[in-house]
Amino acid sequence: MKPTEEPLAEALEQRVERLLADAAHAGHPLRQALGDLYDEFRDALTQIERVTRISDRYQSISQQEKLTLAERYRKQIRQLERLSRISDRYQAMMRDLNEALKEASTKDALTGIGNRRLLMESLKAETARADRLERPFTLVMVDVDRFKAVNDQYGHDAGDKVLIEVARVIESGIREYDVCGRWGGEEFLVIMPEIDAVEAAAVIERIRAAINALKVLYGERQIGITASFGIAEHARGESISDFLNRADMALYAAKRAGRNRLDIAAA
Ligand SMILES: Nc1nc2c(ncn2[C@@H]2O[C@H](COP(=O)(O)OP(=O)(O)OP(=O)(O)O)[C@@H](O)[C@H]2O)c(=O)[nH]1
Repeated sequence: MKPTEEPLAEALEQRVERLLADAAHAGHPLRQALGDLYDEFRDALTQIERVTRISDRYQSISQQEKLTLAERYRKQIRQLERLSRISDRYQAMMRDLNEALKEASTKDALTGIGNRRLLMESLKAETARADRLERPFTLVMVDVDRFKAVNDQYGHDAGDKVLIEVARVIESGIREYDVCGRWGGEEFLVIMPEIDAVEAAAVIERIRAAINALKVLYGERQIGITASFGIAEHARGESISDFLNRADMALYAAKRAGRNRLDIAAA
């Protein structure tokens, strides 16, 4: 209803109400008809109002829902983007951390080659593999000769430098699938899958010669060193400790025989 019509409609409504309330018109046939019409009009209006209220509410709710959904959608997208950025950063951090942990747990801090843990893991895997596939597998124990004298003569730092250089020479002398690591102190281990003791001895002899030729620079000094090697070929079903013992016995034999040499353990 337009605003200008409102007073007219109200006036008509009041007139009708007055006529219906006037006792003078009681029993008049038109009064009954006007009353019925007026009731009909009120009912219709009530119905219209109810429908309008429902549709208004529906419209406002659906509009709000649309708005809220759009907003919520954009919000979710923004949140997901943030989450995925955080997750990417977190994953990269975890990767770096895992890498660093793995490095720290398997690498020797001084020389950067494998540590005892890596060697033990590799020994376990390779002995099991050699047994299963009946393949040759050779282990070499390396010990720097008279290393105590290096420390005593040049100092502990010089000794460390010698160990780093020896590790580098061993590592660059072995094959791609061999594993070398620091077993402890001035002792190293080389794990050589797929070759027998005689083939391994050829590789080790080159490494022995390279260490023998090495001059480790320490300040103005040049430190010459040698190393001894004990070689053992894995016997079927042999335990790791027996295998290590045989390599150690061969190393001991090389030391006793005068150092700067290699010895192959009896089968
Ligand atoms: N600089 C340095 N010295 C170490 C390290 N670990 C062990 N050593 C030293 O290595 C020396 C080992 O000496 P020994 O076991 O007596 O043997 P060696 O003097 O090498 O003599 P042979 O093995 O009989 O030829 C000791 O003096 C240890 O202190 C290390 O990480 N750095």
